[in-house]
Amino acid sequence: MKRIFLIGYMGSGKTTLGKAYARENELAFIDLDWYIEERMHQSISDLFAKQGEAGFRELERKMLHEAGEFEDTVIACGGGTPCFFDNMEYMNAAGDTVFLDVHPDVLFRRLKVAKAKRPLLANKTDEELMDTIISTLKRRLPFYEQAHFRFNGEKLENREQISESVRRLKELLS
Ligand SMILES: Nc1ncnc2c1ncn2[C@@H]1O[C@H](COP(=O)(O)OP(=O)(O)O)[C@@H](O)[C@H]1O
Ligand SMILES: O=C(O)C1=C[C@@H](OP(=O)(O)O)[C@@H](O)[C@H](O)C1
Ligand SMILES: [Mg+2]
Repeated sequence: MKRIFLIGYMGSGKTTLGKAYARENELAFIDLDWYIEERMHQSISDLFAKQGEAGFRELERKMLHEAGEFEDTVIACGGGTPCFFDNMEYMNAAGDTVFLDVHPDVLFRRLKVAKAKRPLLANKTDEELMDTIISTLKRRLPFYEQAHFRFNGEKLENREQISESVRRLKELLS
């Protein structure tokens, strides 16, 4: 039985790598944000707007426990998932955990064009975005660093890089 949890900051590549890794290795794939959106029939942005971050985190915890029941599955978490409640301990006990480590400059470049659907970043100027990345990453690192494995997620910009990252991740987990 295999269960792999991918964690890391927004834009670190959890969704991209998780989906590609699962496909290559004949595992099921669950993106926790997508799972929540389907279960609740609402977007992550709407859930944040209606329930506030605290409400979202409660829901996210519940959905993590649902998704964590599946076997032979890759689960791409949200960036905040490991940083609330005992979620990190839960994941470490339920499967392999991998921290996708990406430099803030790379996160900035990726998130600058992909911030709209992320309620914690959506309305920020470039300067605010960079400040947010640096300050929240610092707060979150102690959680991310509890993962069993650390993986450099900087090379995910095209199909070749994604395949190469899938291969490297397989090697790391074997
Ligand atoms: N098909 C793709 N082609 C090129 N770059 C991509 C592609 N998919 C994702 N990326 C890059 O990887 C980044 C990580 O995105 P994502 O997987 O959504 O991260 P996370 O789920 O950790 O927030 C994207 O912002 C983008 O820069
Ligand atoms: O870092 C965070 O707190 C969040 C990350 C998002 O997921 P991604 O990391 O896949 O963007 C999503 O769960 C929500 O917008 C909150
Ligand atoms: Mg994602």
